[in-house]
Amino acid sequence: MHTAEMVALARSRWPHVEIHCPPVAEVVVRLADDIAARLREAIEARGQALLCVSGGKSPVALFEALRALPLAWSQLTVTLVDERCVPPEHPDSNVRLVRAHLLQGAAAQARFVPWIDAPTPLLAEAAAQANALMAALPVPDVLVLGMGTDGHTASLFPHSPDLPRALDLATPERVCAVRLPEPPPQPNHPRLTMTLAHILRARCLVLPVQGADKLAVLSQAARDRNPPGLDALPISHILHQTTTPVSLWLPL
Ligand SMILES: O=C1O[C@H](COP(=O)(O)O)[C@@H](O)[C@H](O)[C@H]1O
Repeated sequence: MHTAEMVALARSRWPHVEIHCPPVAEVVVRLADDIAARLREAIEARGQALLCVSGGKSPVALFEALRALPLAWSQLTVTLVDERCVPPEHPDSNVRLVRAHLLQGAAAQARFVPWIDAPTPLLAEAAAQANALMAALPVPDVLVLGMGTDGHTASLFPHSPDLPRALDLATPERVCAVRLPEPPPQPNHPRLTMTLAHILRARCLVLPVQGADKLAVLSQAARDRNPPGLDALPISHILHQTTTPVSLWLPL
């Protein structure tokens, strides 16, 4: 599917979603500017802001563009949307990713709340710790999501035995332990994910999607029934809902 077709489908299926279609070469800069503007507004309104970020490969360029922008970094708290249950120095750790690519230069003044700091983390304990950490933070001002080619977002993986619990809007949990489905996605580590209930408390969700394989998955999500059931692609639970503003970035 071409991006223009996906944009038309997204506009008809998700009229409540704000859709941005910058040229591919400009998407990182435009998205970083947009996030920085939202964070500045939050700081102006409340004296502080909370930014929650996803892991994976896609956010690296975004982090590097964002960290170079003028922001009152010392008034910003940064935390995660999901994490792999590995020590913080592990190459697959999202803590490591954020420290290496976002919290550099002026951005190092931001307060960072990593979910895992133990050298040999245990999944249930790490989830309990992350829950307590998130309970002590305010509502996220900007929450940056990603999407995998299996339709997962955050670490809400299709067919995980923990998906029903993580999607339960009545759960008091902010973070949930996630065992991976079979066959396991890579990297093959159990995860921690922000629950859907807590993701939807954010003031704004930002979702960049790029690449033919991901567009095909997104078009499948657009065809999922509404409201989505437990068998829907996890990303459908973000895009079909109408209570939390979503900003979808589909570069042309
Ligand atoms: O495993 C993950 O994958 C998704 C997408 O990652 P990407 O490498 O395709 O950008 C990411 O959003 C999620 O946070 C992460 O755990």
